Formats: sequence, C-alpha cells, structure tokens
Amino acid sequence: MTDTRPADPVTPARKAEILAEALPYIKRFFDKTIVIKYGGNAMTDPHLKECFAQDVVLLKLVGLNPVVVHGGGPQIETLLTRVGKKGEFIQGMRVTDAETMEVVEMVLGGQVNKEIVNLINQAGGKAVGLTGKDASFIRAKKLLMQKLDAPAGDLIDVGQVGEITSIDPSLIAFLDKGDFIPVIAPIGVGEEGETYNINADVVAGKLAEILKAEKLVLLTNTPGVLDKAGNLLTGLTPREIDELVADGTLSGGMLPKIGSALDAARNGVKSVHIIDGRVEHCLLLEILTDHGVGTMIKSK
Ligand SMILES: Nc1ncnc2c1ncn2[C@@H]1O[C@H](COP(=O)(O)OP(=O)(O)O)[C@@H](O)[C@H]1O
Ligand SMILES: CC(=O)N[C@@H](CCC(=O)OP(=O)(O)O)C(=O)O
Repeated sequence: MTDTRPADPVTPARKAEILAEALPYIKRFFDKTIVIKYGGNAMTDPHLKECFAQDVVLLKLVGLNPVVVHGGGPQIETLLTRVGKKGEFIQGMRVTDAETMEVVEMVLGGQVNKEIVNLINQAGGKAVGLTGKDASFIRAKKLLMQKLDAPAGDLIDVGQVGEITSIDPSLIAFLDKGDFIPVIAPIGVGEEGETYNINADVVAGKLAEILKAEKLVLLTNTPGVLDKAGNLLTGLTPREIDELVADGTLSGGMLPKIGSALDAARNGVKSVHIIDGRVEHCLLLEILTDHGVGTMIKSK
C-alpha cells in the first residue's frame, strides 16, 4: 500500500542534529532548579496543555529540576460567575472576601492543581500537587498594598490577599531529590492558620529566589512585555520598567508579574523571562535552544 502521509520536512539527520544542539543547555542546567510559572491565561488549549506537560517531563528526565507554580485567574472567574459573584482586581490583585477565598482555594488547590498534576503524570512524570498549606511551607500575612501614584503609606486593603513572610524550601528539595515534580498552587497560610490568596507570579518569583533557581520562566498569554504600539520588548532594565509603569504601558496582571520578575532578577535568579505560553513547546524553546522567546528581565 502507498504511504499517503505528507513527507516530514525535517529529515532524521536534522532531527538528530537538533537534539545534539540541546547538549550545551542540558549541561548548563543539569541539576539546576528552573521555576516555571504557568499562568491561567496560558492554560487554554488542550493540545498546548499536553505540550506543556511533555516539556516539563522532558526537562526533568534530562536532569533539570523543574518546579511548577500555577495560576488560574480565568478559572477562578468562571466559578465565581457560576456562584453569582463578580471578580474585582486592584493593581493586578483580586479583592478577596471570605466567600471568594473559598472559591479561590477550591479552584487553585483542587481543580487546576489536580489537572496539571494529572497532565504531567500522563506524560510520564511524577508530579506532586501542593498548596502553601502543605507542611505550612508558604507562610503569609495580610497584604496592605501601596496605591500607585499616591504618597507612600497610602495603602489599599484587598481582603484575604497574602504577602509572603517565608518559604521553607526543604519540602521542594525533598521532592526534587525523589524525582518528583512539585506543582504548587499559590495559597499561603497565616500564623493562626488563616488562608491567603497570593498572586501566582509573586509565589513563583519568591520561590525562585529561595530555591536559588537558575531560571524563572513566566508563561502568559502575550508574546512578552509589549510597548504602547504593541511591539515586543525583548529585554528590560529596572529603569525601563519604572518608565513603563509610570507611563501606564504596564497594567493589570502585568504589574505583579513584572514586579516579581524584577525582584527575582535582583535577588540572584540568573535569568528571568516572560514568555508566550500559547506557543507550542515554548519551554523547550526558551530553555534548551538559543531561540529565546519573549522578554528577558535584567537586574540592572
Ligand atoms: N505592556 C503590556 N504587555 C503585555 N501584556 C500586558 C501589558 N500591560 C498589561 N498587560 C496584560 O497583562 C496580561 C498578563 O497578565 P495576567 O492576565 O495576570 O496573565 P497570567 O494569567 O498569565 O498571569 C496580558 O494578557 C495583558 O492583558
Ligand atoms: C491575589 C490574586 O490576585 N491571586 C490570584 C491567584 C491566581 C493567579 O495569580 O492566577 P494567574 O496567574 O492566572 O493570573 C487570583 O485570585 O486570581
């Protein structure tokens, strides 16, 4: 019978060459921690989600230590709507009353966390899902947020939103050593056992810092940070970021993202990138090739 499948444009020899080209990157990142923030907006298409899970498993099997922190903003929004509530954000943070907190914990700690764990396990990995409540490894206190364009001390109360007070890295280190892949929902616990909703970018940035990660990769639903005309900014210094915040080019969810990315870069994470999670195998592209995608955040 004649094979009617279209000819593969990549020859086996080229495929072998492509694999060999990953060697310097595998050597460089071998046994190093890579924190990957999987934004709720990037988790849309089922095929892309499978690609993401495959990439994470591949990174683990070639000797890197991927740690996944996920968001779930749009997924929280869907359940809030179903229970008749409307979400509200101030400077990229969800205003979280007690009822909203229940929904947030259900969606992040349950639905989204288990979906990602399952996808990674289906792809051949050993993922373990956690929230900051497990072993109380992410401790938090109530966040009082500085209002932008207001005098210092002009604070906004956004309810049960948490500010991280400490992260205990030992649980993650233990999982890494056992070949497990940690998948973390951004929920923290207070001194009295209170539950806190923490922006996932903030958790990813702080965790990357505490784990002394080699890389922090934030997957979102834009090609990276864009200027006012919609052009991709491939690299940003702290001064350029300040200007973009001041002139309103950065808004909404990009505010906590860029703030966390910059803090991580300044506090020792060697490379920090905001990339388009809607690109197939974007993680492999970013980590194992020289075709860096998205925006690199520089420490100076
Ligand atoms: N200058 C900018 N460049 C790119 N995205 C921006 C910018 N300013 C605001 N944004 C918004 O930030 C969003 C990404 O943040 P967010 O919605 O929190 O996504 P995620 O779920 O990935 O964390 C983008 O979809 C875009 O709407
Ligand atoms: C305080 C706060 O805003 N928490 C976020 C946590 C989820 C998150 O950050 O999800 P994304 O990464 O998909 O945006 C929220 O409630 O939406």
